[in-house]
Amino acid sequence: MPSSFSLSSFSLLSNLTHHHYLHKPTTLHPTNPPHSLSIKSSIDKSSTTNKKSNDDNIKSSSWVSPDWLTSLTRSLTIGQYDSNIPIASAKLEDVSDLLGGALFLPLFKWMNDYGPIYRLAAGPRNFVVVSDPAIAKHVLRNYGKYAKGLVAEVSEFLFGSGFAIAEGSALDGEAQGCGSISPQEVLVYSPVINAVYTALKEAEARSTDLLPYWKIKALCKIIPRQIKAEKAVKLIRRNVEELITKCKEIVETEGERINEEEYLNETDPSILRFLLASREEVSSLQLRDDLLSMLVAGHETTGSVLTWTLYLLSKDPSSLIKAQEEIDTVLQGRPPGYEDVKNLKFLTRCINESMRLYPHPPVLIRRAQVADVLPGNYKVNAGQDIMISVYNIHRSPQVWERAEEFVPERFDLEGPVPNETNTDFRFIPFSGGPRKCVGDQFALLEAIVALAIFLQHMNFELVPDQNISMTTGATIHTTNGLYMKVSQRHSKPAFASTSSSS
Ligand code: HEM
Repeated sequence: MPSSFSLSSFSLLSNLTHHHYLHKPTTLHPTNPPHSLSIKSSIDKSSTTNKKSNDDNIKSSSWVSPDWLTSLTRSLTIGQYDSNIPIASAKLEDVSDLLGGALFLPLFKWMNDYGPIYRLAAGPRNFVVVSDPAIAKHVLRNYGKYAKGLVAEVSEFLFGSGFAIAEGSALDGEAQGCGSISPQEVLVYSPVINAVYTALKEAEARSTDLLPYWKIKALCKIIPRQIKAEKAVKLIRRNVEELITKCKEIVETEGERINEEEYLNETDPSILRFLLASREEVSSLQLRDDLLSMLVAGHETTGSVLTWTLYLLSKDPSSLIKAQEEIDTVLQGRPPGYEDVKNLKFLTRCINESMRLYPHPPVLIRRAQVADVLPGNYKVNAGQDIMISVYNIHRSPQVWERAEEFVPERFDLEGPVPNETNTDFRFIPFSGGPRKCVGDQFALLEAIVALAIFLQHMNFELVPDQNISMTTGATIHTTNGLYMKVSQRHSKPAFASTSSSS
């Protein structure tokens, strides 16, 4: 009988498979712009959709931005900010069904109302929300002028001094990112994942809290939400510490065989730091936090990508058949090897397109360190918090044709794998600039291999009548799970006659 399962479990599959098939990350194609894309930027004022003016009426209240707060922001900002950034009035109906925490959804609605840049009062803070590739490029590329800011503030309790949120030059003068995490169903299997999810939800909640009461340590000891978060972080840290202890044992027994010179020349700085720390006890806390950054940033992101890619394929049978036929042709029934990955072109495009529609995380956060003028002549003051809505950029009809549709072929199969450079920041699933994801190539390889193995061996269909809604915990995930009926598939003979119940 076909069995139901939740796709979030794919994070497990992705983590299991990469050990066997992946060797070294690489760029699979040269970089040229995809052929069929069009762009209109906010720099071109004639093409913007700033449909509402700053004088719009504000009618109802919201947890994100109550009327009085929006009004206050508006009055405080008169003369302080360049008036050509419209102020969004956040209304209760925009967010009332989203209290689970999918702030990126109303951000999309407000983009349609106010255009590719607007100001939003969120709790005591105000954000400039950016949905324009040219402005995103400016902010992300100018790391230094723009730092992590709020992200570092609200997730310090989890990441400690790990490089994912460290300001400055944690990775050899390179920068940082926020990485991600999420699921729900995997939680059943892993209390650690559950704890990470709790902690990331907490970080997200902190970013929209009206009062940052969690800065007062005594309050954290008595407020249930904080007690839960603290418990979660303790569990995560204990697990990472145990992992480090185990690794140290391995290094101590095997370490003698490692040629230090070779490692100094070839090894990633973070691994080097790990090896050095394990031998010299340099800083076990720093090590723990760095490792935690890597694990948190890399785990659930790929799992979420696989979840949404399978969801999209389940709703587009012709793309699914095309992907399975490609897998059969390229792999001829065997497991994928490194060389096969570059021939799985359509499958790769399905993943790219899935990351366009469901980017993880959907929003990137930065804080202006100095006053600046954004492309389009929008002035921002030092200290200004900025949200770059990747979700908005990826779904904007001003940026993409048939923006809301799943069209893997929009990225030329014979062209380069799309990235921020060859799309001029229209496609930024791994961010861009100095703090871009450090695991991007690895993550793509991991996703391709995991998906190829799954599609090679399994057929699946959506369980009908599900209410599939989105929420966030850094990545986009489903509120109530996403259920599929799966059945064994035999890659040969032909696809159509191969399905049988498992
Ligand atoms: C499909 C999977 C993944 C996605 C969508 C993703 C996405 C991202 C994004 C958007 C950022 C930048 C955030 C920002 O600019 O604020 C980031 C940063 C980061 N990612 Fe990933 N990531 C993925 C997989 C991975 C993996 C597998 C690893 C590690 C093995 C990883 C490690 C990191 C780290 C360490 C950072 C912080 C970099 C820094 O601060 O300089 N990511 N990721």
